[in-house]
Amino acid sequence: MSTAPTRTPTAPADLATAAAGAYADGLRAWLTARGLDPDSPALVDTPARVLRALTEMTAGYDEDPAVHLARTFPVDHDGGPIVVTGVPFTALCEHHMLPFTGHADIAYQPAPGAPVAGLSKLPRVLDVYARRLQTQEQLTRQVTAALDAHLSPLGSACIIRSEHGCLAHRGARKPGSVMVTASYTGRFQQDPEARAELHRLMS
Ligand SMILES: Nc1nc2c(ncn2[C@@H]2O[C@H](COP(=O)(O)OP(=O)(O)OP(=O)(O)O)[C@@H](O)[C@H]2O)c(=O)[nH]1
Ligand SMILES: [Zn+2]
Repeated sequence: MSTAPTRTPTAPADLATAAAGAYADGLRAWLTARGLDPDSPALVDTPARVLRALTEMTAGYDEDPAVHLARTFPVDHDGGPIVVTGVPFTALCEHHMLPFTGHADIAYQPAPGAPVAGLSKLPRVLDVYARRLQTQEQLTRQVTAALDAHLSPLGSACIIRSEHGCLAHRGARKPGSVMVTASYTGRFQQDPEARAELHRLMS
């Protein structure tokens, strides 16, 4: 799978303008149908606020992971796995547009002597994809696909644990349930011992 395409940037200013129009009208209509007064002092700014929040939480569509992973450094290393654990994120599920929140463990194994990415770039790549409408499976896979596409490592891995608002607070209403997804490529996919070593490093 290739990395998901980054869409043509939609300037936040354009969305802010739209917030004064049809999209906000839709939210006002929903508030009215719910029996609320959209012109009350408490709610009059709410439609625009909701749209600003959604725009902010989907800003990853305007970002390209290649930009972050283009910056590499010559580092004296022996070619072992490079791991960052417990990286927090929040995404919106594409089914309900409710947040799912959790942590990712991200790893890649550069070829011996190959340039490496800066530490901060792994969380940045996670956020490029987390700040979109997502499923957890897709988010997990997009992180490893981006590392593979832009760093050409011997293997990459991403393990995500998160709680989904749509499962916790509505519908089945199961707060505390944790979804776990994993994506392995290269040697971490092919070699059980390499994967076991990775899990030891992550624990
Ligand atoms: N596999 C997967 N499912 C997700 C994710 N986020 C939300 N979902 C699920 O998406 C499904 C949507 O199911 P639908 O039956 O179309 O929607 P719904 O009637 O709101 O479903 P309930 O949540 O069961 O009330 C639900 O089962 C959610 O739990 C995700 O990241 N991955
Ligand atoms: Zn959902």
